[in-house]
Amino acid sequence: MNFENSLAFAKQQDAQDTLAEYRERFHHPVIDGKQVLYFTGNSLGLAPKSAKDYVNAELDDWAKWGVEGHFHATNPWVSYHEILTPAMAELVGANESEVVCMNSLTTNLHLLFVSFYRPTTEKFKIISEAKMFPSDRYLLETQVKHHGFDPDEAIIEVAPRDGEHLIREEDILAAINEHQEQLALVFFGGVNYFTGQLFDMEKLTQAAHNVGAIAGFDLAHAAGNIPVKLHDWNVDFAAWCTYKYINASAGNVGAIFVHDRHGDNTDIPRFGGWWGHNKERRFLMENSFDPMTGAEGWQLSNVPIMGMAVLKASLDIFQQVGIENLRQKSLKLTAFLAFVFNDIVELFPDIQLEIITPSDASMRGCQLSVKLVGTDKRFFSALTEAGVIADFREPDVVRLAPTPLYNSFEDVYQFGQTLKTLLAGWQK
Ligand SMILES: Cc1ncc(COP(=O)(O)O)c(C=O)c1O
Ligand SMILES: Nc1ccccc1C(=O)C[C@H](N)C(=O)O
Repeated sequence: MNFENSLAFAKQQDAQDTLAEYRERFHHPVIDGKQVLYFTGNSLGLAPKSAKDYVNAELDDWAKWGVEGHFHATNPWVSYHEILTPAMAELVGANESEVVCMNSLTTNLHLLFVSFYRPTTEKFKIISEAKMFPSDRYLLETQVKHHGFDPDEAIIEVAPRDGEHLIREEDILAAINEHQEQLALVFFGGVNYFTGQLFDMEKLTQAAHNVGAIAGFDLAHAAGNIPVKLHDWNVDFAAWCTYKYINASAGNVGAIFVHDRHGDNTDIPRFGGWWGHNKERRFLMENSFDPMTGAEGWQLSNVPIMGMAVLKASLDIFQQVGIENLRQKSLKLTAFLAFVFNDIVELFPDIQLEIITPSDASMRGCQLSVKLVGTDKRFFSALTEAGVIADFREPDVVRLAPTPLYNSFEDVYQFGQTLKTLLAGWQK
C-alpha cells in the first residue's frame, strides 16, 4: 500500500476504518492535563469504558446475595469462568474444552510444566529463544533445577547470529534436529517481547513433534494481537495473560490452552485443587481428586469475580470485533507506523534509530521495537515528556505498539510529528 506522511492521509485512513468507532470504547489517559499518545497496549492495554458496569453488576450482586451469589448472582460465581470460555477459545483458535481462564501467567506456566515437562535422564532438554522475558527464563531455570538437572546443560537457547537481531527459523529447526535425542520440550514466546518477532508456531510444533518432543508457547504478546490457531496447529499447551492486548487490567487472570488430545486424558500428572475436580461432585467434599476433562481440569481455586468481570467486558468487545478484522487493521496501522518512523528518521542522518522488528508483516504483530544507536535512554525520557507513552526495555530498545482496537492512523501521524520535533532538538 502507498502511504503518505500527512495529516490528510491519516484522517482519510481513519475515515475508511470500519473499526474506528472502537476507539471511543476505551479511556484514553490524560496525564498532567495532556492527552497522551498511547502506544503501550503490549504492556498494559487501555481500560474499556464498559468494565465499570460489569464490575458494578457483580458488586451489586454481592451486596444483594452475599454467599448466595455463588449460585444466585445474575452470572452465578461458581461457573463465572465458564462464560468467558467461548470468547477466549475463539480468540486463540481453540475448542472450548481446551481453554480456561485462571491464575496468572507465570503461575499457569509452572502448572503446565508439571504436566508437560517431565524430564528423564534420556530426554530432559528444553529449546527456547534467547532473551525470553525474564519470568519465562526463571521458569525454565527453576523447573530444570527442580527436576535435578543443570540449566546450563538442559536449556538450549537459540540466539540471533552475530550482528543480527532476529532469530532465524532455520537455526531453531537445526537446534531441534541437533538435540533431538535428548529433547523433551520446545518452549517459545509466540511473539518475542523484546524484538516483536513472531515465530511460526505451527512449524515449530511440527518440528518438535517430529522428534517426539512437546511444544508449548507463552502467548503473552500474541493473544489479542495476532490470530492464532492453537488447536489446528496441534500445539500441546500454551498460556497467556490478559492485561496486554486483551485489556483486562493490571495483573488480571490469565488463561491456558491444553490440546484436547491431552485434556481428554485425566491420567496426566498435575497439581490438583477443588476447582479442577469433577464439578458435579465438587461440593461433596470427597477425599480423592477426580480431575475434569479438558483445560478446566488444571484449575486449582475458585475464581476472582471482580477481575473476571473486567475480562468479560473486554472479551465481549473482542467477540464483536473479531481477531481477523483486527489483524487486517493492525497490518496497515503498523506498516504506517514503520513508514512514518523511517520517513522522519531519514531527515536526521546523524541519529541512528533502527527498527529491529521484522519488516515482513507475517513475522510480527503490532509492536515495533526501535534500537537506540547513538542516542540513549534520554531519548525515551524525552519521548515520554513529549506525551508519547511507549516503553523502554534494557539495554537499548523502545517499544511502540499501535493497537488496532483503540489507536488511530492520526495517532501514528502525530507520533511522527512529535518524533520530528524531538530529533530536531536532539541534533542541536
Ligand atoms: C512473555 C512474558 N512472559 C511472562 C510475563 C510475566 O507475566 P506474569 O507477571 O503475569 O506472570 C510477561 C509480562 O509480564 C511476558 O511478557
Ligand atoms: N506486568 C507488568 C507490570 C509492571 C510493568 C510491566 C509489566 C509487564 O507486563 C511487562 C511486559 N510483560 C513486557 O513485555 O515487558
